[in-house]
Amino acid sequence: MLRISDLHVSIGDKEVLKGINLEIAEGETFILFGPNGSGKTSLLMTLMGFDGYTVTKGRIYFKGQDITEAPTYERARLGMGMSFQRPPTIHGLPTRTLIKLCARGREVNPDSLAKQVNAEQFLDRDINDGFSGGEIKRCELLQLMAQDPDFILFDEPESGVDLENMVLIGSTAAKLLGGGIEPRVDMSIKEQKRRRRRSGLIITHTGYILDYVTADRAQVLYNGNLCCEDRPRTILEHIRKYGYKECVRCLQKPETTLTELR
Ligand SMILES: Nc1ncnc2c1ncn2[C@@H]1O[C@H](COP(=O)(O)OP(=O)(O)OP(=O)(O)O)[C@@H](O)[C@H]1O
Repeated sequence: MLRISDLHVSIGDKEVLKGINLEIAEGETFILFGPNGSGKTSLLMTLMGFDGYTVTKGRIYFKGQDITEAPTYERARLGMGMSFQRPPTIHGLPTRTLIKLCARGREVNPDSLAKQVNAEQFLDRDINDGFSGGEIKRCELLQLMAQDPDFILFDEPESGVDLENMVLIGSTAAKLLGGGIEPRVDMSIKEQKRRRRRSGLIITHTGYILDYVTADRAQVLYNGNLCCEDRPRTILEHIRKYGYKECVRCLQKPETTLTELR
């Protein structure tokens, strides 16, 4: 679904991504960990084609198509969608209008979609205007539900969210990634993966989202480089125990998993 080859990205004079190689297959959910300022958000913003993120080398392919130079609306049209860490407030744009725009001509019922994420009260307010942290995240999910993308980028879906809202946000994210099918506990991981038709890339610091989505693989982004590939929970436990300092060792042996390093 997504293939990134030797991607180098700069913001102004600063190189923030230094040769990223990554493939995410159809139906696969990939988790991205990394310390503050390591380039995680920059990677997602570059994948969506936002201004200010200059690709100086490398290519991005989506569904087999080279999208490195494609504008953001073209990437969205091809099926990419993103939930932002800190989405902007847009005065004069009611949420209901944006939901219809996200649907790109498909018939959607904003009221019934909003009901699913307990966001009916925001439909007639300007987008994110005075919304709390949890309300912003619910509104982001609402836009994704209307857009119905094949590949979803989540930038810290749990940031600013209380535990009660986390259940709603986590299960909605899982449902979105599952193409509308909520994963059941009695389903094997293999069966859940087979049923999923959408792919995802999720940035998380806390790992709370792993209680809800079935994630397949994870890596750490450290100082603009990807390293430490392993199972998401293995990496999370390792970070909790040792912090990110051992990522430097992984970077020196990029093909090695954390399990093998220990
Ligand atoms: N507009 C900008 N101008 C200058 N530097 C920037 C800009 N945006 C990001 N950076 C820098 O790029 C680096 C990577 O930032 P990025 O937001 O991608 O990190 P991150 O891994 O997502 O961090 P966090 O976990 O704190 O969200 C940081 O050093 C940041 O200060």
